[in-house]
Amino acid sequence: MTNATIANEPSAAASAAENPAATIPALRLDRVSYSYTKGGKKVLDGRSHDFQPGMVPALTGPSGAGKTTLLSRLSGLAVPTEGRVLYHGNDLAKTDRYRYRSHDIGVIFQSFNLLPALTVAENIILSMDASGKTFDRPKTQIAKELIAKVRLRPEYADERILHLSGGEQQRVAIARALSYDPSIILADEPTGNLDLGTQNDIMAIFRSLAHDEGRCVIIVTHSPEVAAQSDEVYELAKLL
Ligand SMILES: Nc1ncnc2c1ncn2[C@@H]1O[C@H](COP(=O)(O)OP(=O)(O)OP(=O)(O)O)[C@@H](O)[C@H]1O
Repeated sequence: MTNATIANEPSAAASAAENPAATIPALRLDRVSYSYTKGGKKVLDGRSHDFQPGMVPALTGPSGAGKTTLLSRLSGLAVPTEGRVLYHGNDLAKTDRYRYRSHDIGVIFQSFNLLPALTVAENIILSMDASGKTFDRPKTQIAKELIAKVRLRPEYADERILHLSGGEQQRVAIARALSYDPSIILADEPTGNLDLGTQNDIMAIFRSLAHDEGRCVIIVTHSPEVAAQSDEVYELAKLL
């Protein structure tokens, strides 16, 4: 089975020529295979790929191709049955994956996974607390800055999640994922439940996080429109 990788034109800011750090992949797949049961059918078969900082790669492919399976290996939730996932050159199987997950990557889901009875600021601050990281500014101040970064008005800080629209909740989910300043964002169908205009707004935020701040923002998507707005399409074909 072939790996079909189609690179769109990356932005000038993201190009390796202008950004020397782009030569060191944020995440590298090194011949990654995965089977859910010992000796069972492989869902991933010998995948190798580099995900660069400053880029928005889209992970695409038909249902059952293994996109979510690959995302959980990239997130350090589980390790490959063969091969390695390297974070800035370090094998995740040999590193403290709890620390990696609580400091270095932020995860965003289609269903947002926010706590509905809490306010926007409380959801963001809870995530900062859970990370165990120390911060150089008051957490309430950082939460305000993140709310502005995802293009919500300041008064949203004290609004309960259950009063927000889907698009607003996804902005909060992005702010929460950014709360401990990870260098990698993993998003599983982040625009799946949103209308086209909101989808474009969310993609603009992702591009800014990558192109202006140097993060690697990996998006799983079924949407050709979303894939077209990414910097690179990494396509998984379903294994027979
Ligand atoms: N926990 C599990 N145990 C056994 N098989 C699993 C498990 N999770 C997924 N699979 C199988 O692995 C294959 C890939 O599933 P995965 O969810 O990664 O695909 P996907 O590309 O994300 O699909 P979709 O686009 O429908 O979400 C499927 O055949 C699925 O049935």
